[in-house]
Amino acid sequence: MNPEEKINALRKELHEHNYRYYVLDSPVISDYEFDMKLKELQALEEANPQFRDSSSPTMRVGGEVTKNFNTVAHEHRMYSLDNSYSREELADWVQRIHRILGETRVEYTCELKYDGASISLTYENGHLLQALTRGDGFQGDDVTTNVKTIRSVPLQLRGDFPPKFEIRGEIILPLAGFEKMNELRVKEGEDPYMNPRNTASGSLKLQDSALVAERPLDCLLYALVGRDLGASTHFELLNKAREWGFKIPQEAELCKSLDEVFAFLDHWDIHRHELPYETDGVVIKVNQLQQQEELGYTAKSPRWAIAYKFKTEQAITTLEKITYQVGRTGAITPVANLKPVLLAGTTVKRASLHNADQIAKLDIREGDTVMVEKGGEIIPKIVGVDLSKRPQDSEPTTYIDTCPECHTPLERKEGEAQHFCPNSTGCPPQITGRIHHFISRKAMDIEGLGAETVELLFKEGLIRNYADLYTLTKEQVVPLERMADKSAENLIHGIAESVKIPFERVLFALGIRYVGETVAKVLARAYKNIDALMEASEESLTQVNEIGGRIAESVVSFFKEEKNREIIERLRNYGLKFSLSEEQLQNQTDRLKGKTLVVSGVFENLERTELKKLIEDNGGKVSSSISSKTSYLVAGNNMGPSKRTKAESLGVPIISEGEFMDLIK
Ligand SMILES: NC(=O)c1ccc[n+]([C@@H]2O[C@H](COP(=O)([O-])OP(=O)(O)OC[C@H]3O[C@@H](n4cnc5c(N)ncnc54)[C@H](O)[C@@H]3O)[C@@H](O)[C@H]2O)c1
Ligand SMILES: [Zn+2]
Repeated sequence: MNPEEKINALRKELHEHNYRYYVLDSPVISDYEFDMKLKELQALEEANPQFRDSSSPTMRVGGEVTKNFNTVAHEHRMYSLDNSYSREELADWVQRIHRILGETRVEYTCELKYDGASISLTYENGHLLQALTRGDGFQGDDVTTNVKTIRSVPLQLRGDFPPKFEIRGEIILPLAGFEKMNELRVKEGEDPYMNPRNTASGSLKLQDSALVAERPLDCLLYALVGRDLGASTHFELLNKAREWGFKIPQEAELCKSLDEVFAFLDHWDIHRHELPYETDGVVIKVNQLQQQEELGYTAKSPRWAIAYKFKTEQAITTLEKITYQVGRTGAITPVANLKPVLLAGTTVKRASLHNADQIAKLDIREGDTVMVEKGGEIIPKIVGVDLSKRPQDSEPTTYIDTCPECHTPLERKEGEAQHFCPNSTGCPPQITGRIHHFISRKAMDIEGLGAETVELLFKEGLIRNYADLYTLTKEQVVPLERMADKSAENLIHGIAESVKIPFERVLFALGIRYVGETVAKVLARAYKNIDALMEASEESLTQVNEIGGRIAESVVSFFKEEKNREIIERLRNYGLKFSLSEEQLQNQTDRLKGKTLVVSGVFENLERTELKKLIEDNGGKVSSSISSKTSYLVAGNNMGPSKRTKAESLGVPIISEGEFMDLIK
């Protein structure tokens, strides 16, 4: 490849990783690998300035705005940070600073680098006005309603605060909360979340703020932006913000020299494992605001700050055996069973191998000496093989071609990384996985029935699918291992009670691929009963707000299966709810049928989510962007000026909250 081709290839690759990381919250390479590729691209671009391009990943913040929220322009741009991995790089940075500032005294604030999702909060007269994600740095998603559910974000400030300012920080998920969430997920037969960072960022983008409120998110703040904030250094500003009621971590320290900065790094490289949340490094900032201003910004980062990243911890051990797991949806995950080794404070016995390609790429074999790394993921991964230690008789790994549980030949769909066992109705872990999901807390929430009992009931041949639960009798259950009279009674009672669960949760419980809690709600509201939904075509499904092609296809194919229809019929006969209740229906009309509405700004009487719910309850569709297809723009206070201009130019009627209420009366 010549330099131009190489540059283009790297840009394409990095754009893709950015998309996976920021938009899908599901990266496929480690941060270190990403940073190294970015540095490689940077060096190539510097050596070949003729190929400069302002949309290169080196020139812009990696995020994007999503389509699910109102897009709002940042009053002050949100930047990224330059990265460094060594003390030499830090010393170079200090030299560059002095080249601009001259031989003057420079002090630094050192803070931990919190690993979560960037947020910018605007306060006016002490009230939280708006919370925006970083987005692409110029504009972000308005996630105010979601952020308001985080208890450490003050809604009303104390003391002597400026009339208007922005404060920036990171929404994070503390480790204890993250582990609790995952325990629950695993218990309910779901795959655990990958790491706290992606989960925090994903939580922030949920459409339903009631779900956000259930997540133990926290918000740590680290920067004030605005005019006349009443201090001349960054460190003083942090202290002030603390007095106004913000959660500013106490670890921040003022350092008078580079040596003091190094001491801070030494300390936290060891003690970071004792923190209640994850940190992947330290951020070093020039303390004097005057000096910050003089230093200014590059295309994507401030010159006055730099991140120092801790090395991810690695350990070397032997891969004893590769085994394969089958998930609820039939997805196969290869697992490396390791000789136990100590890594970042915990003993590691297993590592994820992701999929067949990953194994082939690293040519990983049983008996190999491998390097494992813990980079935020709960399950560590194998990042390299020491070929010099490979045993003489080593054999290349042949990926399984039949299911380890039911021996059905595996399938792999075009463009998918994972192999699947297609035997969804006969493969034991898929069957029990679906039952686990069915009984889980957010689905049918069946009291007295746990994962172990499900396994037992299945093993004893008492249940083959979730409908069988409703035919169980106490007499059948009592003889089971560790089942007392009382617990058998509770179990049967719990199952009988579950018929009261509302339609949208029954729909979620069915375990249709891609139909999570939120999607189930949307579908229930749109189709009102299962019969209408069963008859829906892919085309009609994609007309529903928030339902994309992938979901539509999955819903249609689920209901096409004769076996699934039979099970639904049975469940219906047992009395489960397959339509919205009278009360739910009463609140629903067709007054906005066929209409698409865009909601923007802050409203007097309704929260934005309530307004959206009213639109949907009345048969309308909520969209986030204005087009010629928009029927109305419902405008509140502080609506973005670009939305108004666009609506006016397209002739879209702009209505107030009151006028909207008249529409649905
Ligand atoms: N693995 C992948 O595929 C992939 C893809 C894209 C990006 N990434 C990773 O994401 C990172 C780049 O993301 P980025 O642009 O958000 O930069 P960054 O995370 O390296 O640094 C900038 C961010 O740090 C945060 N931050 C945390 N604590 C801070 C503090 N005390 N002061 C100031 N800021 C603080 C802020 O949110 C800020 O936006 C890199 O580490 C990169 O490896 C990985
Ligand atoms: Zn199988």
